Amino acid sequence: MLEKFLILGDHLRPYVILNAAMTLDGKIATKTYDSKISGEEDLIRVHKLRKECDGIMVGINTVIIDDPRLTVHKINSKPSDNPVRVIADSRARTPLNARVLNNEAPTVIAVSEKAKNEKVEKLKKRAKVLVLGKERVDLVALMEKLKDMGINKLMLEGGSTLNFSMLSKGLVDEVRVCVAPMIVGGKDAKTLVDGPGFEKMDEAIKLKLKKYYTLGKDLILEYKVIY
Ligand SMILES: NC(=O)c1ccc[n+]([C@@H]2O[C@H](COP(=O)([O-])OP(=O)(O)OC[C@H]3O[C@@H](n4cnc5c(N)ncnc54)[C@H](O)[C@@H]3O)[C@@H](O)[C@H]2O)c1
Ligand SMILES: Nc1nc(=O)c(N)c(NC[C@H](O)[C@H](O)[C@H](O)COP(=O)(O)O)[nH]1
Repeated sequence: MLEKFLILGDHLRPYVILNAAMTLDGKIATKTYDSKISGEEDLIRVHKLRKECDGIMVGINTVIIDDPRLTVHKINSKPSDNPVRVIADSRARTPLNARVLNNEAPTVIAVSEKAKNEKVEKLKKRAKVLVLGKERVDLVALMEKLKDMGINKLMLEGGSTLNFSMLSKGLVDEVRVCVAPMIVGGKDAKTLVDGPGFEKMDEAIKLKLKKYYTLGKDLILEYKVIY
């Protein structure tokens, strides 16, 4: 942790890396929410990245649909390698039996003022709950809190809605995508970035390609975000 702190210096928020796996047509899940996209080699890359990060964040829909552990479990690791798990969960919908609430790693659940107090109290027994924002989680405030907690490098693992919010608020520094050689189509399938989107190409988030390589059948693309 100290080493990462020294490298990343004194930002007001963590350094954020958005990582995802998508099909060639940009889908991160099918219309029925199937999302087995990465090949085994890519999953190893993902777990190495998880190990390098102090925190890992997902949106509540990803928790409800995939029930991920968000720990380092595909490579050799010890409990202290697990990043702090962070869930953006405006209405405190995290199921009490969700795997992100197990005791393998600490968990932060960010809720908004819309969250029911009764559920918040239950979640507090299993996680650190932060109330930030009126309707939705205030992501800028959340980033500041995470930084204060010593999270200097944060991996953003989706889904599409949270990816858009984080990108459009200028909170993402890098985008790393695994492009799998598959096409699934479907206007209702989840894409890498959904949300309301921008109206004009001028408004698009601009990226600079830094690295590309293949891992098994997959193509890995690594970009820096230019703000
Ligand atoms: N292939 C991949 O790499 C990958 C990675 C992660 C998720 N997924 C897939 O993505 C799908 C879920 O994506 P999604 O877009 O439905 O949901 P999501 O996981 O992005 O969660 C969105 C929810 O987060 C909550 N939230 C709280 N504050 C927010 C804010 N400020 N901005 C945005 N959201 C906020 C809201 O309740 C919102 O509905 C699943 O099917 C999952 O399998 C795929
Ligand atoms: N890189 C990547 N490739 C995929 O093919 C895929 N489906 C995900 N999805 C991310 C999501 O957060 C998943 O739910 C967890 O990657 C799986 O759960 P674990 O945390 O490992 O238990 N991510």
